[in-house]
Amino acid sequence: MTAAIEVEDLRKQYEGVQALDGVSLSVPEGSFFGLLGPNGAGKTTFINILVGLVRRSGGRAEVFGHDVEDDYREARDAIGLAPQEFNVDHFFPVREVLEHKAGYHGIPADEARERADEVLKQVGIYDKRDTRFNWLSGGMKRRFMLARALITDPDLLILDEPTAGVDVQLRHDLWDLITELNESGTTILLTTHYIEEAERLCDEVAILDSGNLLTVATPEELMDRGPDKIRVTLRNAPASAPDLPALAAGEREGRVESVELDGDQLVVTATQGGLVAPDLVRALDRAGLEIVDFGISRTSLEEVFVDMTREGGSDQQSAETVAADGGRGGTVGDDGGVSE
Ligand SMILES: Nc1ncnc2c1ncn2[C@@H]1O[C@H](COP(=O)(O)OP(=O)(O)OP(=O)(O)O)[C@@H](O)[C@H]1O
Repeated sequence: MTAAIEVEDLRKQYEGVQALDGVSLSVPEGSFFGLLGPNGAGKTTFINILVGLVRRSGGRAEVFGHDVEDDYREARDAIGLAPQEFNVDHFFPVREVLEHKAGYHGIPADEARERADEVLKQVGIYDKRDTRFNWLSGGMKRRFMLARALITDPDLLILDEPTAGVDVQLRHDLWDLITELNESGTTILLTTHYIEEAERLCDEVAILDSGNLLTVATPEELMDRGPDKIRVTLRNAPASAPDLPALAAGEREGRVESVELDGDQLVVTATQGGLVAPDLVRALDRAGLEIVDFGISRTSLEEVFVDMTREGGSDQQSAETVAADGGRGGTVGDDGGVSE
């Protein structure tokens, strides 16, 4: 099966900044794929290359088998993009903005009107169809961005921080809508700073840092890499952490990182804590210690993410470099962006 996105050794160099430094990855058709990374990691650059707003410096990038530059039209028509920035024409009613967008992608006028109404209903702002974008509330603007991305009924929906700054209720509405789209076959590429959002929604996530791909894995696999905490409350806890020989195997395998006593609570830090728990219960039983309460808290994806990206410091590339490129010479794309 052709991948929805296939990139190989993808590179982008802005003046003095290596925004993407040889990224290779494949996003399977139909998946819900998260692209995570700290500020400045290269996520938006990656997306902008796919939609033709930024010209790659090297490597290969294909969308459903179409090269994003050589077969720009085919690749671009397959993508619906909801960008981070509100780059919307402020002077027209939002339904007209959608009709223009549909027209740009070759959808005939009568069909465009129908489609515009449909997507406005889908995102829940049909009653605002004659309102200008500027007059929408922040949450409605986010909904509109999604409607605009959906106007062409895309096979690949790219969402660059779709829930930035929206309230909890709307965030949940957007999740439901995006999940439904994915279940009906649309491939989703999501960037988000809400790691918990990626943990909940994505089948797979890629972690980028300073233009480099650190890993691609399922959220489950990533969480397995971080240490879990097993907390056992003991009756008549000893004064110091007990010696538990039955845990020695876990310690030898490097699975158990530490065993500490905190008041009447024994805290065992271990990777894949669920596998260590039976040994721990046996060890406590042998030591004659009675368990009052027992719980395992898994590392969150957020903790693993912070740990993996802590050293990189993606924003090391200076703000001045960006400012220096403020002119962004090039041709204006249909999303109001610029190709370089
Ligand atoms: N037009 C440009 N000219 C020069 N440098 C740029 C330009 N656009 C982005 N950069 C730099 O490239 C790097 C990657 O930026 P990019 O916007 O792709 O990161 P990001 O992961 O999307 O960040 P964020 O999470 O903050 O949106 C950063 O160091 C950024 O300053």
